[in-house]
Amino acid sequence: MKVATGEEIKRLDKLAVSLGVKEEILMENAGYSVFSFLKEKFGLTKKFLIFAGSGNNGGDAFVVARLLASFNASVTLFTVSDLTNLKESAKKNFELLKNYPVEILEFESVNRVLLSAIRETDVIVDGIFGTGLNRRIEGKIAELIVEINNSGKPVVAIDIPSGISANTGAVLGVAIKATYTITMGLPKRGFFAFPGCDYVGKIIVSHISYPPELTFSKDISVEIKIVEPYPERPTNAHKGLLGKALFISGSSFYTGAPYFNALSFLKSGGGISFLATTENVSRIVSQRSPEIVQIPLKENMQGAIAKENIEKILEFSKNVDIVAIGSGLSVDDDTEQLVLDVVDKVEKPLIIDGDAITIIARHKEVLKKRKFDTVLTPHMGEFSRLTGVSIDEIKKDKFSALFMAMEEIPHTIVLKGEYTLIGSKGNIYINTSGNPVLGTAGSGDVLVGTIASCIVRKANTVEGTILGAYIHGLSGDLLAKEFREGLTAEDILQNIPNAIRYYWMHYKELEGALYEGL
Ligand SMILES: NC(=O)C1=CN([C@@H]2O[C@H](COP(=O)(O)OP(=O)(O)OC[C@H]3O[C@@H](n4cnc5c(N)ncnc54)[C@H](O)[C@@H]3O)[C@@H](O)[C@H]2O)[C@@H](O)CC1
Ligand SMILES: [K+]
Repeated sequence: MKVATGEEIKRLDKLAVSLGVKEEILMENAGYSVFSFLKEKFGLTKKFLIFAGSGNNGGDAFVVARLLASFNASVTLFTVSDLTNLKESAKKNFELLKNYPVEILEFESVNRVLLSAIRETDVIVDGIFGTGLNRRIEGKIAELIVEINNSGKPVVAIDIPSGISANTGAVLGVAIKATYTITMGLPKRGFFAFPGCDYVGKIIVSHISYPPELTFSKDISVEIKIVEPYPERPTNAHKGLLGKALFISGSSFYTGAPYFNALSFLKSGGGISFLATTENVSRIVSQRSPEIVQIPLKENMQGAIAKENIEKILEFSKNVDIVAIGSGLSVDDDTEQLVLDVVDKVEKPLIIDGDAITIIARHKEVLKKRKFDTVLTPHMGEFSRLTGVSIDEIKKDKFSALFMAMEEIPHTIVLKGEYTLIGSKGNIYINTSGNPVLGTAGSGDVLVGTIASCIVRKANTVEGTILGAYIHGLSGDLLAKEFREGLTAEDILQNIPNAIRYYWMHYKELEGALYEGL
């Protein structure tokens, strides 16, 4: 499903109108979708308290009020801010509403009338601001929002929780903490970025009868994409057929990363995992997992892979289907040489992670020159090094930061975090699996191996990356159903086969499932 900015959705609304789907129809559909949700979720015997602003978000709210009242439901509606400049459709709906049994009040301040209305209601509907929010919310409207948030009542937001930026997820002053958001046309980018993602609650999408060419608009370059699983194992499956990967990772301080890299490749469907690491690390990893084929290498004074191994590694890379470098590696001079040579000379799909990103960030010309499929998997800090943009700036609008990075770096970039973003060829794919369980040491190392196997088994770098990121997050989601704390990268790794089984059974429903949760 495509994910839009406020401007894109306004453009789609206009296009729909130009195709004859008048604004009034769109508004009726928007209101109707919220009404149907309220009816189904809460029933029409409940008390509804609706807040309507002076824009078209308020217009939607008038429709909701009318439809509820037409069933004799108990409805109180507060108009928020001055309605003298209502736009045409909103104005018509406001006038129409006056013929229905709805208590219409003006919001003046957080006074006794308001507090008692909030206390007595069962459900609150937020139609204060939508995509038209263009500045910080202050004064009495800010106070109103705080009061709604403190009420403990379920809040259904129309289109966007008021106060959340549709594009970035920023809170403009203060914002409604919604239990549900019924969003119009398409979901908005801000729902998938922090802190907006904590305000939307469950997302329900209404296409408000857009013609499909708008819903699936090619001009919108951000989307949630659930890809097909890789093909089943062939009957004559043997390890060579299922893909060979070479992991160049680990140093004396990081013995977990190479283990997680190499074993997660096997756990997620890869055939043979080769691990190029120092002799010491190799000994430790082989005791933990004899399934991994070791390529023990000479170690330098810093406990990293010594540079005299470079030729051997490059030579070995010719035998595999994919190479990954960087997890728990090091950033010393030998490692720098190793990373530069691998990025420059390995003619296979390459995943660049961890320290290798830190190194290559200082030598972007090598990265730009690279002609073979490449996936970088930075966390926020590494992404900041890679782009030269501060973490604070990236957090303000991670979508724009990733679009900018893609202009400079012509490869697939996986920006890890809550809702990992996968940028490739000017498009961004939002990964919707995952939860805070995944924020644990070694989790990123498991991601590298999982992406590697999915790339090889799907024979497609971008789709493999999308699939690998989803499976990794799903492993954490399935664990989070049973456990709240205490999960480690080992747990995520061991649960990957379960995540794969789940994905294979349910992937067709997953895009829709996002909107009701797993
Ligand atoms: N345009 C269309 O065709 C459709 C729009 N729809 C609804 O319309 C919404 C967008 O409507 P609008 O563009 O009218 O915008 P909004 O309804 O979001 O509100 C804009 C109004 O709020 C004021 N405002 C903005 N920020 C403020 C702040 N911080 N403090 C106080 N006042 C502030 C603006 O001056 C303007 O009067 C969507 O979110 C959606 O709910 C739907 O009805 C579907 C069709
Ligand atoms: K709203």
